[in-house]
Amino acid sequence: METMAKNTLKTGEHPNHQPLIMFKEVYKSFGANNVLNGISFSVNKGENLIILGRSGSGKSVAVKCLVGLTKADKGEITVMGKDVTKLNEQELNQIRMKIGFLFQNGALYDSMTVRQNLAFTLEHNNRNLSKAEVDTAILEALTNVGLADAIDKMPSELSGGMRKRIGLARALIIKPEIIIYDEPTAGLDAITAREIIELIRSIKVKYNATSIIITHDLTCAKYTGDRIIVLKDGIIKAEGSYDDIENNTDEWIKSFFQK
Ligand SMILES: Nc1ncnc2c1ncn2[C@@H]1O[C@H](COP(=O)(O)OP(=O)(O)OP(=O)(O)O)[C@@H](O)[C@H]1O
Repeated sequence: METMAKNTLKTGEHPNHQPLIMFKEVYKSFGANNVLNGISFSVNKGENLIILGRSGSGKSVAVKCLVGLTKADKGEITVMGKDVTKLNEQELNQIRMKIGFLFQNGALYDSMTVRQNLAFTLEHNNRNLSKAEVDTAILEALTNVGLADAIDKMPSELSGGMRKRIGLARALIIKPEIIIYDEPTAGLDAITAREIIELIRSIKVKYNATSIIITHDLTCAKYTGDRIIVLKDGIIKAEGSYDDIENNTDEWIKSFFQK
């Protein structure tokens, strides 16, 4: 990892300041469980934002609010210029079609080959593509994750790292404007995790997408993030570059780095 350069762009230094995603004072509770207590943050176009936090800190709930799978109780969430808290299901689907998700386990359909998994995603993205265009898109996405030769394999034939890559190819095939990575390195050995980190970095350059990366893996945060927000008890406990967070003097944040 020593040879891998850190991403060092801070918000103010980013070449494009236009926020693509904006949370303004967002609250969400489940009964007495106040999960989000007024969080505000934005993600600029082309930026990789890390949401760092311990288990149960509300990272997934924040992302679910972003895509309208969970309704925020209060606050504003703007995605690509639209306040998603005010959209109906059809309008939300328009937004979701521009978002690629990498789920923790890859979330592939086990009864379909890799090719069929990717084709299925394209078909459900409402694109009127010819068979040749679908084939080209599948090959391009697989090539970009380094797995073009796995095209006719079944998910059961793939290792955990390969499943992640295919999951990523499936997220990329729709040419997403936003990519959401849910714990991209969880459950992987150090070498495979490093390969996924490299991939996230190369995708940032190739696709110029805006990404949110949910993680509690500090190495992943360090090498894939332009900026980090740290969630604790439903509030943003800290925000800044990896170095800013690492040098934060708050005891709780320090303990995060000492574990
Ligand atoms: N649909 C739901 N109904 C009730 N409680 C929920 C629901 N979804 C999430 N929660 C609660 O919200 C809190 C935050 O959950 P969330 O999944 O966002 O955590 P997380 O930070 O993503 O954790 P992890 O790293 O373990 O995935 C938890 O206490 C969880 O039990």
